[in-house]
Amino acid sequence: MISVEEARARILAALTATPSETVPLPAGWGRVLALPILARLTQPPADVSAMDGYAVRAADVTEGARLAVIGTAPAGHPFAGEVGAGQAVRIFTGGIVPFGADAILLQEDAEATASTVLVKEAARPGRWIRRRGLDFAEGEEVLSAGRRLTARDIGLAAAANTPWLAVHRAPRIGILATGDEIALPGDPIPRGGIVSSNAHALAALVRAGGGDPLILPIAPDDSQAIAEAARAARACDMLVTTGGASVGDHDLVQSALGPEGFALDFWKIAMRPGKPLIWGRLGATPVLGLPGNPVSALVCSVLFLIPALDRLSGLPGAPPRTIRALAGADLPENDRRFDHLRATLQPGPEGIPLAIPFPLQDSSMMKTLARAEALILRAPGAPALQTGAPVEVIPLGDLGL
Ligand SMILES: Nc1nc2c(c(=O)[nH]1)N[C@H]1C(S)=C(S)[C@@H](COP(=O)(O)OP(=O)(O)OC[C@H]3O[C@@H](n4cnc5c(N)ncnc54)[C@H](O)[C@@H]3O)O[C@H]1N2
Ligand code: MOO
Repeated sequence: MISVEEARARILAALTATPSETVPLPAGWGRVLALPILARLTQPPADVSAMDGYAVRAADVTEGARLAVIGTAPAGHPFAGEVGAGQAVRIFTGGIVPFGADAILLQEDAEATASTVLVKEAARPGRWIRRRGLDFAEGEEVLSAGRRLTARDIGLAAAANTPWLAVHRAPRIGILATGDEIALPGDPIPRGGIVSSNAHALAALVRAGGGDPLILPIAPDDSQAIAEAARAARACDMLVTTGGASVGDHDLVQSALGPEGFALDFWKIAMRPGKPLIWGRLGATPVLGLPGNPVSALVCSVLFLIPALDRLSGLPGAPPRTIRALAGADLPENDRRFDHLRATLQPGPEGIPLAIPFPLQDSSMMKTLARAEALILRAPGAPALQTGAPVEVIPLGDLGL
């Protein structure tokens, strides 16, 4: 058995980013930039007003002064002339500050007549003027390659006049559930069978991680069928299987893929739940063989599949973020497998959350997985802890799961 850290390192080391493709701006959300975005213009393009009011010479704007209004400068319609001594130009937010003016008099600080304006409050030079290039300058790198694009980044790219983005293709992930006993939701369930929850949970998780899931038909516990289904996934950036990872006579993933050219890197991690995880390669396609128990499959996905998706998407791939919490119950000494306890979070003392583990941690229990808000981390050999002791937890809400 290898450690969680080593397993993640080996998975990440075997993966490279998908090639880049060019997409229109709205399709770039959540993708990772393959090329930096350089501003194609300066923003703002000139000195502009930040307020509705009057473009003035600050020296003229003393309380009680009256200025002649000689024109208007709405946004998009610059005033062609120059503001001279004792003069003002009616201006609106975003309007270009006319030549000669060095401040904006707020309209709330002025009283207008048909052709003049009375100053009610003095102005300072530069007041309410957004300088040319305040936001960014032409040629400046506004977004770096390797960044996962947020809605705000899309806005910035648009402002920089970039209609297209070079982003890494969303990794295509084949999902293969195996087992004689499982049926897709809504299909007839064989005697003694169960519904396959893993494929759909994994597809949703792949989406949350920026990937493009492809749910393959369920393969029965039959080497031929598993091999055939896996062949269909060769065009994917990664194949994820669930079930058949353990040591039982019907746990066939490794033996079925062997004749197809499967090269195993490692099998079995010192962790709970999820010990019998398989990692290897089928030709060029990396294969992550998750255990069949639904909680094991999902916990392994948090620890390994999400970082793998990050790596395929163009990011380095990192362990899930952890936060400090306080044990919400006494915790026994841990054995040599890294444990991940499903827990709820409650507000605790001094803003530190209380992580309350579910009393039953069986790896088949979906309800507690769905209700869990965090996984309490228990390192191999961790000593017993009393309620209130500090613990590290992975908050699940962060991951969009
Ligand atoms: N003698 C041993 N038995 C087991 C060991 C072991 O070390 N020695 N490990 C246990 C652990 S830990 C795990 S985890 C499981 C993993 O088993 P497999 O990956 O081979 O999974 P299966 O046996 O196919 O199924 C396990 C369990 O999960 C259910 N399942 C399977 N697929 C799905 C699905 N798509 N959706 C929902 N549930 C699914 C399946 O019905 C089984 O109940 O092995 C232990 N055994
Ligand atoms: O590794 Mo298993 O996931 O404990 O049930």
